[in-house]
Formats: sequence, structure tokens, C-alpha cells
Amino acid sequence: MLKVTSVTKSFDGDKTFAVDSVSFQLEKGKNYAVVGESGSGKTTLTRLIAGLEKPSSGEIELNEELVNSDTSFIAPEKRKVGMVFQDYALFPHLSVFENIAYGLDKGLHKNDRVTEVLGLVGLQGFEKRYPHQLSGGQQQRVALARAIAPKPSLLILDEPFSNLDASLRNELRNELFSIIKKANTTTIFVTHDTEDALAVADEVLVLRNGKLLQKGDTKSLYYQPATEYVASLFGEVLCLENALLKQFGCSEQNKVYIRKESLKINQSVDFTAKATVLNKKFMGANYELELQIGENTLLLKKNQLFEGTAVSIGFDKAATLEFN
Ligand SMILES: Nc1ncnc2c1ncn2[C@@H]1O[C@H](COP(=O)(O)OP(=O)(O)OP(=O)(O)O)[C@@H](O)[C@H]1O
Repeated sequence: MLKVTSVTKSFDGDKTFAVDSVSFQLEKGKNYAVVGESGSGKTTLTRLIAGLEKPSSGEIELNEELVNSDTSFIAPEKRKVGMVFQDYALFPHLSVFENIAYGLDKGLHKNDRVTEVLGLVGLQGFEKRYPHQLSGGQQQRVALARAIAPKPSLLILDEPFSNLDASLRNELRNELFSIIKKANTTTIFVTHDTEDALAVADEVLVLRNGKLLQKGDTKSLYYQPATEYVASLFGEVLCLENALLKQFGCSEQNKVYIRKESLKINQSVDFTAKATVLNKKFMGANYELELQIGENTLLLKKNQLFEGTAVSIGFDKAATLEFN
């Protein structure tokens, strides 16, 4: 339903390449997350798709219509793309009803559709309230209701939870995505939080310096990251080298990358080393263990406290990460 081909967007006379030769395709009805650190080009990419920016070069096809090319440009309001932003962007002087009805075509039965989407986001009875009379989470649900009311073919959510506190955030995230699933819209969810991305997306796109590093389903990104950078976005990665690797009896390679959580204690695995527990700290859900392996020390979180100070630590061959 969306095809992006060699799209580049530069600013300041080609000094900044916010989006750099990016190509990918999205399928109808799936949830996609775009992740990357600050300045990686996430917002610019989605603004190009929505028609709020024009690409410097490349083509964008939406629902089999060329919306951007050297010779064509379809205006944002004609693209059927809904957007939800971090700051909700509700009109403060309009009621909840008016905010949602604002973008609806005159021909539509506005009242029915507003009632329907308010039901979907669980805010029946809030029609007459104004944005300042709502909590942050409620405002974000109104923003979602407004975005889905015109039945967009693509919904873009740009960091929609960053203004909310952690507990509300997870709750609202799961709630919004169950609403989105029901509405059966294709979604692009922009976030710098990879945990959010893994929680809700079918597929993830990783951007860095305007380039698309990898696109794939959440498991393949986690277990087969293309680069060390992609791997490290989804959890701490250890690089075992030389002397340390020898401690594990792993001498075939001179470098092994592994996720920290793949290290097992006192278990039968392919490669093991002797370790001394220097320190054990209670951290609530976990214990933080300070381990010494040969000359090296390592901090590891485990939800179990191990007896004594001598343990074996190890990993399975299958848990090692291989990069392109
Ligand atoms: N209008 C603009 N003029 C000049 N440079 C811009 C403009 N918009 C974005 N940029 C630059 O393009 C790059 C990508 O910015 P963008 O906002 O797309 O990144 P982002 O990944 O969304 O970042 P964040 O997570 O901080 O929102 C940055 O280097 C930014 O400074």
C-alpha cells in the first residue's frame, strides 16, 4: 500500500541529508514502527509520506497512486493519511466533538461517526468537554479518534506517548494499538523507544543518519540484527574477545557478539567459563551480580540469587550474533 523508492530529503543546500536514498514497501493492515536515535530522520520520513515535505528526489506511491515524483505532488489533504503527534495538537478552543468532526467530509453523517470513534477510544459522553478539561491520556485518545474518524488508509503516530508518564504510557500504548487493530488501518509508529516498537509493531524499520539500516519483523530484528548498532538498539550487546573468549573455551573465533541476557549461570551450555561473584545487589525485580571472569569484570542482572561465590557462566553457540 506504500512504496518508497530512493527517497532523499536534504536541507540547507545539501548540507544535511535528513533522509538519504531510502527505499521500502509497506503492506496493508500491518503495524510498522520506525526507530532510530534523535536526528536519524524519522519525522522527516513520515512528513514526506504525509505530503508535509517534498522530497529532494525519489518517488512515493500510496495506494497505487504516485503521490511524489519529479513531476507529481499530491497535496496532504488528498492522501488519506491520518497523523497523531506527541503534543496531541488538539484545537484548544474546540470541544471534543468539534475536534473530531473537524476533518470529516460534509457528506458524512458526522454525528454518527464521532459517536462511533468516541466509543472506540472509550470516551463516550466526553463530547462537550474542551481539551484543557481532559487528562493527557484522554487528550491522546481524542487525538487518535480525530485521526481515525475520516478512515485514513495510513495512520502515522509520531512519538505519541512521550509526554506521558511511564505507567500511563504502557497502558495507553497497548490500549491505542488494540483500538488501531480494530480499525484495521496500516500504521507507522515513530518512536526512539525500541521496547515500544517491539510491543506493538509487526515490522520495524531502523534509521540512522537518514539511511534505512534494516527492515524486518520484530523477531528477525532482535535475533538477526544486520549490524552491531541495530543489535545494541534492542538490548545490551557484549563483544567477547581474545583472552576473555579463551576463558569460555571458544578459540575458533577471535570475536563473539552476544546479548547480555543470553549469558547463563550454572547451566549446561556450549561454552562456559569459571566466574567469581564479587558482589550481589538487590534491585527489585532482579539481582545485579558483579562477576569476575579471568581479568575481566562484568555486571549482569538475573532474577535469581546464586549460592556461594564460585559459578559457571556460559552461552550457547546459537545465541551468538552474526552481522553482515
Ligand atoms: N526544516 C529543517 N531544516 C534543516 N534541517 C532539518 C529540518 N528538519 C530536519 N532537519 C534535520 O534533519 C535531520 C533529521 O531530523 P528529524 O527530525 O527527521 O529526525 P528524528 O529522527 O525525527 O529526530 P527526533 O527523534 O529528535 O525527533 C536532523 O539532522 C535535523 O536537524
